[in-house]
Amino acid sequence: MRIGILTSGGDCPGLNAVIRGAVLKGTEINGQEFVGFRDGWRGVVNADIMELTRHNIRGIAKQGGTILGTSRTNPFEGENGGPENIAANMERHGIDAIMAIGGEGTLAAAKRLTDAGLKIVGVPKTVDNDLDATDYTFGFDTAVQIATDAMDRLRTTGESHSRCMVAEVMGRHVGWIALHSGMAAGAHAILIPEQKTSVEQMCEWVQSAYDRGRAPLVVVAEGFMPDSMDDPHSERGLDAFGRPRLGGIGERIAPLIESITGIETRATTLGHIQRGGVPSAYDRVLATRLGMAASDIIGDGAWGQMVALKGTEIVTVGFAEALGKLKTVPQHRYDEAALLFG
Ligand SMILES: Nc1ncnc2c1ncn2[C@@H]1O[C@H](COP(=O)(O)OP(=O)(O)OP(=O)(O)O)[C@@H](O)[C@H]1O
Ligand SMILES: O=P(O)(O)OC[C@H]1O[C@](O)(CO)[C@@H](O)[C@@H]1O
Ligand SMILES: [Mg+2]
Repeated sequence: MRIGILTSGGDCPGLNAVIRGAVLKGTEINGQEFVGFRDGWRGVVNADIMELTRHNIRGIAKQGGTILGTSRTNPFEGENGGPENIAANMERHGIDAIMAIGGEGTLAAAKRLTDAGLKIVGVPKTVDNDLDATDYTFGFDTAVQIATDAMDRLRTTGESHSRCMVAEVMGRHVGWIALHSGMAAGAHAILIPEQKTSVEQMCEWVQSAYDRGRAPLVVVAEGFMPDSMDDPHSERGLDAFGRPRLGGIGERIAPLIESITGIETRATTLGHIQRGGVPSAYDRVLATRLGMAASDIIGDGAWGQMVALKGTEIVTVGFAEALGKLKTVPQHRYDEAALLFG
C-alpha cells in the first residue's frame, strides 16, 4: 500500500517525529510505501508530491517544523479541490490512502473527505492541547517549556526593576499553555479564555504580589477576554480560513494594570517562538508512537479514525467522536492554580 502523508494547520514541534515513526514502522514492518504531500491539503489538491523513504527521514525526529511544509488550504476549494479531483489525483499517482497530521480543522476536512469515500486516517497535533479525544498533543510540552523559560527570564528583569511583567502565550480557545507555564513559573495571575476576569481582580492579584515585595508576573493566553470584552482581542486581520488572527491582549491589559495600580508594567508576546525549534524528549516519544500507530491503523483499514493518547497508551478514536468538543481547562484545574494567585 502506498500512503501520502500531509501536515496541515499551524506547525508544531514533533511533526517530523510523526513522519519518521510512520515511515520506519510502515516500511520495515507493515509493508507500506510513503510519499509526502507538500504544504498540507495544497499538495493533495495540486498533486505536489515528494518521495518519503527511510533515507530521507533519517535524523528528523529532533528537527522542529515539518519537512513537508504546511498551509491552511481548504481541500474543498479551487478548481482542483473536492473529493472527486483528489481521488483522481491519488489514483494517477498510485496513492491508496492519506495520513493527515493536523488539528481540529485539518481533521474536520479529513472527516468530510472520508465521508465522501476517501481512505484517510488522522494524527492529532496542536500546541494548544485543545483536542478532547487525546490526553495530550505533541508540541504542547515543548511550548510549555519554552514559555516557562521565557517567564523565568521575565522574572529576573522584572525583579531588578520592580515591575509587573505580562507574558502573552498562545491558546486561541483554551488556556492550557498559560495554565501549565504559569504554574511552572510561579505566576501571580493566569488569564485564560475559559475564565472571564475583571481588570479589578487582575490588579488585586498584582498589587498583593507587589506588596509582598515580589515583581508580579501575569500570564495571559491570546484568546483571553476580560469581562468587559465579548470577543478575543484581534488587530492582525484574518487567517487563510477567514478567522481573526489573535495576539496583542497582553499589550492591551498592561497599560490598564499600570494605570490602576501605579506599578510600572511591561508586556511581552511570545508568539511563534512557542512553536519553533527542537521538540522536547516527551514530544518526540509521543509523536513517534503516534506515527507508528497511524501506520498500524492504516494496515487495519481503519479509515475515518485517528490515533490518540489515553493515559499512557495509544488508542484509536473515530473522527466524529474526536471532533465533538474542545478540551477546555476544567474549573477544578483553574481553581487549584488560582490558590497561588496574588
Ligand atoms: N470544516 C472544514 N471543512 C473543510 N476544511 C476545513 C474545515 N475546517 C478547517 N478546514 C481546512 O483545514 C485547514 C486547517 O485547519 P486549521 O487552520 O483550523 O488548522 P488545524 O488543523 O486546526 O491546526 P491548528 O488550529 O492547531 O493550527 C483550514 O485552513 C481549512 O482550510
Ligand atoms: O499564526 P498562525 O500560524 O496562523 O497560527 C496562530 C494560531 O495557531 C495556534 O498556535 C494553534 O492553533 C494558535 O494558538 C494560534 O492562534
Ligand atoms: Mg484549528
